[in-house]
Amino acid sequence: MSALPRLERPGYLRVDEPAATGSVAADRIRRRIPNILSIAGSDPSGGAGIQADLKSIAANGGYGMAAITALTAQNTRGVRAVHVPPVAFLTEQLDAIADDARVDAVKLGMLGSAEVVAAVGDWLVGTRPAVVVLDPVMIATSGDRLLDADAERALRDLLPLADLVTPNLAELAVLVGEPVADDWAAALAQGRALAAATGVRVLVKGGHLAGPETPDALVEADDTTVGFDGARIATTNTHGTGCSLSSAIATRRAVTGDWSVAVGEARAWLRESIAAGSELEVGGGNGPIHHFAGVWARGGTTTPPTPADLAAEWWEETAGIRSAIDDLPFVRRLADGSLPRDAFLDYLGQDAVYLRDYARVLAAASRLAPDADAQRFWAGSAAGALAEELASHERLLAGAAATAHPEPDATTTAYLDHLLAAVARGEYGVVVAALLPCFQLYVDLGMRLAAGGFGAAARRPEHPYAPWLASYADPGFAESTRIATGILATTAAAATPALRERMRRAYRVSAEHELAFFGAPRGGSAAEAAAPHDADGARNPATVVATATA
Ligand SMILES: Nc1ncnc2c1ncn2[C@@H]1O[C@H](COP(=O)(O)OP(=O)(O)OP(=O)(O)O)[C@@H](O)[C@H]1O
Ligand SMILES: Cc1ncc(COP(=O)(O)O)c(N)n1
Repeated sequence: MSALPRLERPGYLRVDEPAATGSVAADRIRRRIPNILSIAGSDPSGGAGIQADLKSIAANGGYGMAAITALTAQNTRGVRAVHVPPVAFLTEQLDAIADDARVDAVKLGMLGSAEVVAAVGDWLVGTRPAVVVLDPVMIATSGDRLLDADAERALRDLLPLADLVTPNLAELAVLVGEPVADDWAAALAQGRALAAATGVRVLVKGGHLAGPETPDALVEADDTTVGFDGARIATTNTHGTGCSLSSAIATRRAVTGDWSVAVGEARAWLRESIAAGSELEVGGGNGPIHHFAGVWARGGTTTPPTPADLAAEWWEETAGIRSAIDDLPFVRRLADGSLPRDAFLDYLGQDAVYLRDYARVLAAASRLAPDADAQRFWAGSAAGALAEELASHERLLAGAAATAHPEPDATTTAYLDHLLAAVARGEYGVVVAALLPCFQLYVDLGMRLAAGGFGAAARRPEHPYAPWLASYADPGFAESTRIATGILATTAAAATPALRERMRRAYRVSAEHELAFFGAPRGGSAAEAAAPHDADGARNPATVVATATA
């Protein structure tokens, strides 16, 4: 343990915001998440109704809200009972939502009774949501009726308040007053007739056609038609496909602003979810679709650590190394000004040699950077290392007997080889991780020296190494370190677990090299200034850590 007083973790290492780089995450934050309201019935088995709608809305990038029109007692095999609560309470639900939240799109599902249809119609007229998708639920896949005969008539009156209606073949037939179409051409003709008669666009759905194809078509009131083809997926998991598709379209329409793009995207998602439905083990009838199959496959189901967590965790892992650096005779004597001049100049000469290759590694980070902001930052840091820091070293060394560019000693060589090996492997994240301890440990030490954490001597202007001490407590260097830490943290958070582990190792090993670098024997006073090292003088960083922290 260090006997020296220690500052709290410095503020400049906190990563509360995404780094100032144009990341995918930042783009996502800027885009508005649409609020999608489902007005539909409840399916306690979770595959259809509002349960399906909320999953579908979430899977397609919306925030789901639901006002319940009716309760059903159903499972994958069929509907056992339907209960329609007092309609006044539905209106209470709808008003509660509209009084408080923006509604970007509405999806209408099972409405149950003529009174419910009328109440929903009144509410739509009063609130005028920007997007209304009406799935005219009348009969469940199982063949059970979900709407009484009066309500069918009332539903027809509701059509003009919708922007899109999505009937299946049986519902389309009811709406146009004809027999159910038995081929795609007849279905399309009915869809066109409905669109022309009501002025509402119609999605004609071929899910209930016989045969190997499941075509859908978006028919505008002016007869413009966009067709979507797709081979039938062999599955019995089709419970709730209509509910899920209509809420997905409402969501994608709110996101994209385009109906045919929305239908295309919703269908792509639906097909993936139908195909994965058999992964679920729910009931013995027509099972549900797997609403999150694609999301889970691409994003996983565990919550990865945040950038801020990672930055804090990795920094915390260097606590032992930092404490060992604080305890080094070199650092203590540097702080109190008693470090012999030749030891200081020797250190500075090695640091100058180090900086030249460090600048090459910074330039490599710029070359590998995935975005222009990061590219600029690393290039600027490379130029800064050469122009400012190296130049100041050379000024400090000028006039001294020491040479500005000595040969790198074993400790310096080991550290540089670690950095250059990261460049050779070519992984941006690993290069950045290897670079960071040099920023962070120097700023940390510089700030604590300047704050008097190692005694008052380091703060005095007459301190023999005052210019050097000042350069590491520089606010500009602290700011660069904050940005570099942000880049490290966001890169690590977005990395695969395996790459993140390689980054963590590179970071840790660089921190160990920092300790070895501070602890290396220096100048004529090597014996006094050196860190503890093993009998044969090897300065393997791990050995130094072990002995220095013992
Ligand atoms: N087996 C399948 N393979 C591929 N797509 C399908 C399949 N079954 C249905 N679909 C698609 O699912 C969507 C819903 O179509 P469908 O005609 O079944 O409507 P629906 O009857 O309202 O739905 P539900 O069966 O939930 O009542 C359409 O896009 C349709 O093409
Ligand atoms: C509450 C409710 N709403 C809609 C449907 C229709 O869905 P599907 O035709 O897929 O059974 C349903 N079964 N239950």
